[in-house]
Amino acid sequence: MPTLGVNIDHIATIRQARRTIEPDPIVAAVLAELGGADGITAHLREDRRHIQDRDVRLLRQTVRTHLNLEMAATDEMLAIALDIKPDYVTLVPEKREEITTEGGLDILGQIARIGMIVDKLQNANIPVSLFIDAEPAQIAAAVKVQAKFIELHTGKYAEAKDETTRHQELALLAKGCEQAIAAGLRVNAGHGLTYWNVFPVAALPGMEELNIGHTIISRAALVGIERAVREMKQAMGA
Ligand SMILES: CC(=O)[C@@H](O)[C@H](O)COP(=O)(O)O
Ligand SMILES: NCC(=O)COP(=O)(O)O
Repeated sequence: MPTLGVNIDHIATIRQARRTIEPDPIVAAVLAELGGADGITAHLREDRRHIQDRDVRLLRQTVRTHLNLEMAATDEMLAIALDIKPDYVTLVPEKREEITTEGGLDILGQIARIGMIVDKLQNANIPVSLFIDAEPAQIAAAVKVQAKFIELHTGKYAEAKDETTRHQELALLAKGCEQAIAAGLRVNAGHGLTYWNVFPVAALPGMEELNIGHTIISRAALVGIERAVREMKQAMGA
């Protein structure tokens, strides 16, 4: 069974809705670890819509498992990662106007830049994972730039509208996983995974870590609401 990296971005999304101090993703990370998270994932987006620089700095000091920093392949992010030294970095594509990450990284389309960033991070002992679609050419490009890991983008699988498409997408993930492992890469996966669709991906041979966020934070909000209301009644003196 793969390990679970809990992505805490959307705790920060709730905080940023009011630009206040709660809920704090640092506290969420501690609680996630108490719940059994094997790692903590945070995506420092260029537009800082959820996770902030302060969060990443504090997570580096407080995370007891491992910290996976997701970031765009930019000079600004490279400098931050070299300074903070997460346990590993996942390079992801970013578009300012997107609601969430829409596809995998096009390594082939920017091989010199990705290669340079992988080299600089790995020379500083920070292993790099590349968030890509399960496409043979992108997997080969990940090998070429000597990344240690790939993270297979499970968005298309998660969003499949019918069982046939879901099976096709799962088969592509399985093939990609096999190709990558045969080429010496370590394989993670994530994006859009839920309590209902995670099992077949977790069962793929050789899968090392699943990075999961939105569905866990969504569930946490719902399973916590009764207690939160009870505590407010107590605070009111009821
Ligand atoms: C790359 C990735 O899949 C995660 O970063 C996830 O998308 C959470 O961040 P967003 O919801 O901001 O895309
Ligand atoms: N890289 C995927 C990730 O960190 C979590 O994605 P999601 O579960 O929030 O869609």
